[in-house]
Amino acid sequence: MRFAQIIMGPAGTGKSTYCSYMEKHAESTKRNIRIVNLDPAAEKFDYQPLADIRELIQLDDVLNDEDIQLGPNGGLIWCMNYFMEHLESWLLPAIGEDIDGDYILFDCPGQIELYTHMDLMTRFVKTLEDSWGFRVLGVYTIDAHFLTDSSKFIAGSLTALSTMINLSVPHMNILTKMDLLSKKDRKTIERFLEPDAVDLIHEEPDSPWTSKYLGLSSAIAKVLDDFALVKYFPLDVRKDSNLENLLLMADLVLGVSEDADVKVKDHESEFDDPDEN
Ligand SMILES: Nc1nc2c(ncn2[C@@H]2O[C@H](COP(=O)(O)OP(=O)(O)OP(=O)(O)O)[C@@H](O)[C@H]2O)c(=O)[nH]1
Ligand SMILES: [Mg+2]
Repeated sequence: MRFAQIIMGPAGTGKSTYCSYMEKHAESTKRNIRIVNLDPAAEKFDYQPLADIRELIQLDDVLNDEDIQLGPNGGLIWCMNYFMEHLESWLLPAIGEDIDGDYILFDCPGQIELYTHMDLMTRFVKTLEDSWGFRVLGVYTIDAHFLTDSSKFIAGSLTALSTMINLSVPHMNILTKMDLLSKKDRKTIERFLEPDAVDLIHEEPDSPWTSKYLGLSSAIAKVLDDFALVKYFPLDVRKDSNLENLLLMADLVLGVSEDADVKVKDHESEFDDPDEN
């Protein structure tokens, strides 16, 4: 059995940073976790990839091709389709076959349409699971700055939920850049970690907009509550204990070690002191 995390999320939310800190953390704990860059537009990242999609196709190749005639977003989708056509011929040889216990993070591009409604990533995950013997976890990153009020929380959560449903594999949402938040903002965010969305909607300050759409917002919030699946794991990449807890949760979901002794600290103690390491 092999294991994979598919690292998805909007542009600039910290996908590649997560991968590089995870690589370092794994090294320091003598775990073998490798990273595959799947972003054909990546300029730089801070890890040593096991495979790099740019060796197969680069966004610039497509943008400079007079026959293709696409802009950056269409060009990226073109690259990802090209990648899908070369899974067996390029990716599989690059990552190797039948490596038991192997653990790979796939660092994906930040184009949200790849996850929310296109079937490209779904097909990729299916190949990993059905043909290559992987167990797959979807990891969705959201910038913690984005989650500081209820409407943003609802918007971010709907995208996370849509990604989760589209991919149909076990899923974790990670709140990135926790180290950049003030102590006060950390406290604010705690109420969003295991949220009651309907309550949150009713706490919104009154405005003509919120009262006009209260019914609609409450119905959407109820969908989130009913699914009860949109939860967030706050991540401060500077803290090894935080990375360790995240990895333990991922291990548990993936069944990496069925008897893993998971000790996850509660969020409060972990985020009380921003300078503690
Ligand atoms: N302080 C801090 N900065 C972060 C963190 N994660 C990401 N950043 C910064 O945010 C910027 C974007 O991070 P990336 O890791 O490149 O984000 P990405 O999601 O891979 O971006 P795209 O691949 O372009 O979609 C970089 O300047 C990072 O240094 C974090 O946890 N803390
Ligand atoms: Mg990136």
